[in-house]
Order: sequence, then structure tokens, then C-alpha cells
Amino acid sequence: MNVPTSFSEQEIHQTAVIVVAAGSGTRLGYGIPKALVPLAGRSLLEHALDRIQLAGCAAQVIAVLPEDEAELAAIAANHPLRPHWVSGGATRNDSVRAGLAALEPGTERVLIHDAARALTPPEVFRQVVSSLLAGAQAVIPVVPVVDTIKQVATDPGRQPHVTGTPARDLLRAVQTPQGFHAPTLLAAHQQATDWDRAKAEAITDDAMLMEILGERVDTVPGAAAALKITTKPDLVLAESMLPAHPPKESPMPPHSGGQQPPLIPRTGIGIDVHAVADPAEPRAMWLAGLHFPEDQGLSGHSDGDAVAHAACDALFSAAGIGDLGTHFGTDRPEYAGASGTTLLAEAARLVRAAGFEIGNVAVQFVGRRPKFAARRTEADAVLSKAAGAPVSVTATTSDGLGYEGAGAGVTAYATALVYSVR
Ligand SMILES: Nc1ccn([C@@H]2O[C@H](COP(=O)(O)OP(=O)(O)OP(=O)(O)O)[C@@H](O)[C@H]2O)c(=O)n1
Ligand SMILES: C[C@](O)(CO)[C@H](O)COP(=O)(O)O
Repeated sequence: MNVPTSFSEQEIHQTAVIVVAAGSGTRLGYGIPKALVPLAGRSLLEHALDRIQLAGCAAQVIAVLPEDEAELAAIAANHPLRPHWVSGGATRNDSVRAGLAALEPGTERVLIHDAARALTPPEVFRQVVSSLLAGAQAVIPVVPVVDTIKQVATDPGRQPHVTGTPARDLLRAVQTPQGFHAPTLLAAHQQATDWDRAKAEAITDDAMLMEILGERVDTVPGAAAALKITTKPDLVLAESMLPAHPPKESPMPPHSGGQQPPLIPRTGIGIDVHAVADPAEPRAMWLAGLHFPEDQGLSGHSDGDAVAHAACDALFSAAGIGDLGTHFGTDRPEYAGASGTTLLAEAARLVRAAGFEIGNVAVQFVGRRPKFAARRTEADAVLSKAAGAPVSVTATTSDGLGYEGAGAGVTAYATALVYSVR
């Protein structure tokens, strides 16, 4: 079968991928959920999402995560695919059902994928979708079996004994993503809801449900890289399939097969307004990290540095981690009177702690005072030092209009660009 390189908008729109990532990873033994385990510096969930993104076959992506797992939720929220995420259940089957419950009505095709098969190449996703588009109700990626497989009987109190040897050339090991006509899979799961525990537990993949219900299941070629990372040696093998780590200073995360998903930076916006303080209460004017001794200062909970505050908000907005009020609000008295540069340095630290590096921050303020042009280079240097990244400040007047023109206040507008380094 030819692997399609792209799908139509409608085909993508009607296709969903559910990534089940709610397992505990007991056999891997890291003591953290398996999807969070790092492989060449990136979690298994991110590797799986990267490849789904590269496949470009589905508009809906649903990640099924362990309940109350904030770190994985943050990873999902910050991935460029922006998957919808839901909490999983006690078994893989329960997690699949939680994912299916979150499907948008009208979804035609659904792929169920194990986050544990984190390096599954995008081509496998595309082949599965292509086969569904050609009319398959159910389709699974498979690879030939290399071991001889025996069927055994496990009589209580006796050594298991062989009852047969299936012909190896007819056996296949099954991988994910497994693709289905969505209404048929939903119906199959619905029918299985009243099965007793033993029957339900014997279902180890979704294709099996379809088989039991008499549906035909087609196959497409799987891939060695789609191995299910289950034990520590699997992790070593998976790592060996990735190219060598990129140099430390590179912002690009490592990826398999020489393919790099597009690095999509995130932009943010921040606006801050401060009134000029009442002349009866002299205040020092701090703006853009600099002191302007000739000017009456700006009022505010902190030093009133609207430029630095707008820069902080733009950074928080770019990283999607709230805003100035979230991190430095009046419920944080330790920040009362804090300088703009202190706040900017702390904002940059929080953004980096959330897994981002800062590209740059640009701020423009509108105000009659202070006179800024002669000190722009100094301001850029002070703020860039605080943020640990380039910050550039420009200034303008409002041609006498509004509160800025009247000299009653200053408005600062900032944009920031950050990129994920997880
Ligand atoms: N309750 C569960 C159990 C498993 N899975 C997912 O199903 C896939 C296959 O499961 P497996 O590889 O067995 O993962 P774990 O259950 O985490 O492994 P272990 O059995 O070693 O704990 C994984 O992506 C896993 O996250 C899930 O979403 N919910
Ligand atoms: C779905 C699957 O990956 C196909 O091989 C496999 O059955 C999952 O099994 P697990 O025991 O839940 O990992």
C-alpha cells in the first residue's frame, strides 16, 4: 500500500486519535507514570504526540492521563498539538472508554494508540487512516513474529504443557495505533459494558472486541520502532533508535528518523497601565527598570513599572501560566514595592520552570513622560539582564490624546515569544 503524505481537510476533521497514557509503568519500575518517563530528554507522551503531529491525519487528539497527574497535564497543555485530555481508569480498557467518551459527536474514524509505543512512526498512523478511508471497519499494524509460539495449558498444580504450535507464518504481533470506524467501535465497547470481569479482562486490545463481535479486522505493516516500551531494556532499545542528542544549545528536541516536528514557538501579549501618582504624594519614577529622578512616579502596589509588568504578563501569556495577578497579586505581600526588574527576573524563572526558553520580549510604552530616547539602550540592557533574554523597549506619545497625552498615566504593550524545551 502507498503511504499517503497528506489528507484532505475533511478527512482530518473527521478523524481522532486517542492516546492512552494512564498506565502506571510498574514493569518499567521508575516509580512515576510511564508516559512521564524520559527518553532522550523528552517524556514518552511528548514523543508519542510529536509523531501524531507529524502524521497530520487527525484534528482531534485526546490524551488519557492518570488521574490528578499535574505534570502530564502540563505536558499535554504545552504540546503544540494541544490535545484534549481526560483522566483514565484502572485498566487500559477503562482508559480507552474514557477517551471514547470524550470524542466529538460525528467523529467518523478513531485511532487508539498506546503512549507506551512512543516512537511509532508517522507513516504507520497514515497507513491506518488510509486503510479506514478505503473502507476498512477496523485496521491494525502488525509485524511478523520471530519466535516460535506455543499454545500451553495451565492446569492447576502442574507444569504448563504445550498443546499446540500455530503456524508461525500466519502469526503477527500487534501494535498500535489501531484504527476503527468510530460508531462501530463505540457500539462494540457499549456491548461489552455488561460482560463479567473475567471476560472483560481477557480483552487486551480493541481489535479483539471487534473480532468477538464478528467484524473483519484488516492489517497494515507495523514498524520495529513501534515497540511497546514495557521494561528497562525496551527503553534502552528505543533510545538506540533515536538519533544522537542534538547539541545542548539547540532549542530543537530530539526526534526519530531524522524528522523534526516543526518547532512552533508561542507568543504572548501583556498590557499594563499605571496612573501618575498624586503630586501631593511624591513617588520615585521607575520605568523600564530605570529611575527617572526628574519625574513624579507611577502609583501601584509595586514600583509601578508598567513596562516591566507588561513584559511579565507577555511572558506568562506566552507560556500559558496565568498572569501577573496569579504570581504577584496582593495575596503575595512579599512583592509589595518589588522592583520591575525583580518581578521580570522571577517571571522569566517561572516561565523556564514551566519548560520554556525565552526568544525575546518587545515592549512599547505610550506616555508624555519620562523622556526616554536617551536611555533606551540602558533600559534594554537592564531588562534583558533581568529576563536572561533580549528585551527591547520603544516609546511613543499619543499626540496629546487621552490620559497618556494629558500626562496622567502610562500604558505599556508587550509581546513575548517562547519555545518549549521539554
Ligand atoms: N489503566 C491503564 C493502563 C494502561 N494504559 C495505557 O495503555 C498502554 C499499554 O499499557 P502498558 O504498556 O501495559 O502500560 P502500563 O500499564 O503503564 O505498564 P505496567 O503494566 O508495567 O504498569 C500504555 O500506553 C498505558 O499508559 C492506560 O491508559 N490506562
Ligand atoms: C494494544 C496492545 O499494545 C497491542 O499489542 C497490547 O495488547 C496492550 O497490552 P497491555 O498489556 O495493556 O500493555
